[in-house]
Amino acid sequence: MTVLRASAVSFAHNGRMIIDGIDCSVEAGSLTALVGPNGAGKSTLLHLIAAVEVPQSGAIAFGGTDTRALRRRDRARYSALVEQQAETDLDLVAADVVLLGRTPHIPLLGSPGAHDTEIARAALERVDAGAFADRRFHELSGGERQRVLLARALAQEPTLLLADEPTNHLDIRAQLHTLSLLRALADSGIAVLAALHDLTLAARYADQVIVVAEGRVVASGAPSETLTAELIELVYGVRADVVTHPVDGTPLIAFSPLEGSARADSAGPQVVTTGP
Ligand SMILES: Nc1ncnc2c1ncn2[C@@H]1O[C@H](COP(=O)(O)OP(=O)(O)OP(=O)(O)O)[C@@H](O)[C@H]1O
Repeated sequence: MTVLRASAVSFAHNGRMIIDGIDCSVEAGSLTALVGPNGAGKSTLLHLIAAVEVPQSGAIAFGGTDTRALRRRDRARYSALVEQQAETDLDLVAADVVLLGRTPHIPLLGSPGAHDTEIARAALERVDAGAFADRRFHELSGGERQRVLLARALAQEPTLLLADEPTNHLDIRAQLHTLSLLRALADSGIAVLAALHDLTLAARYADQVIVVAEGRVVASGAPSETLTAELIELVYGVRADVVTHPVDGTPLIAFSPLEGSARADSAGPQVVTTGP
């Protein structure tokens, strides 16, 4: 089932085209990686889908219904966005930040019940952040806040989860944990669209990759079809060797140093000596 369909979506800011006629779709039960260089338009596309920004033309549909026909509350029940920049002005403990994710499910003027508290607690556990439940959100590290915000999105129980660089700030173990979690959410039926910079991790975890450059989709499809050396050079201006992962067959990408960089010019690895 198609959970999200964007058709000919365009968005300009101060007369400059940022999203230029994008068509894309995301299926239930799949993890889609949105990749592309800095400034390509990934965050803006996620903002348009989440209705943080409004496209000047084109249409965005959730489950076949144009989002303009949905009430704000219904949109919030359907999709959740985990932003790239973690807000720091929330003067709440982590557990209460996660509970905010229940807002679209609580009747207007109502307050969260035991069921909501239990969902929020389970969401914190799911991102491996149960230990921070009682800590003030603004006192957490960037990576800890990132996980709490993912838990808030999970507490929303969305059909479509949008995540803008969800592995930003995370150490490698936490990155793998987050991507495994996104994979598990997709396997449980949720449609996940995540902007990611690490192409090898995108290839390893995603079913589909959408490559964006200068506000347009330049390729989309399975990782092995999209993340080719030719496309990486075209889009990023970087040479890469793409080999097949020996275990799961996904593309494994080794980048060549940029020409003219100290590393590219050197005859081999530099020897670093420490101590006496
Ligand atoms: N509020 C804004 N005002 C002006 N320009 C903006 C605004 N938001 C985004 N842009 C511009 O739109 C373009 C796309 O930005 P966007 O943040 O969507 O890219 P991105 O692919 O997410 O980049 P990154 O990988 O660096 O996060 C950039 O050139 C950016 O400067």
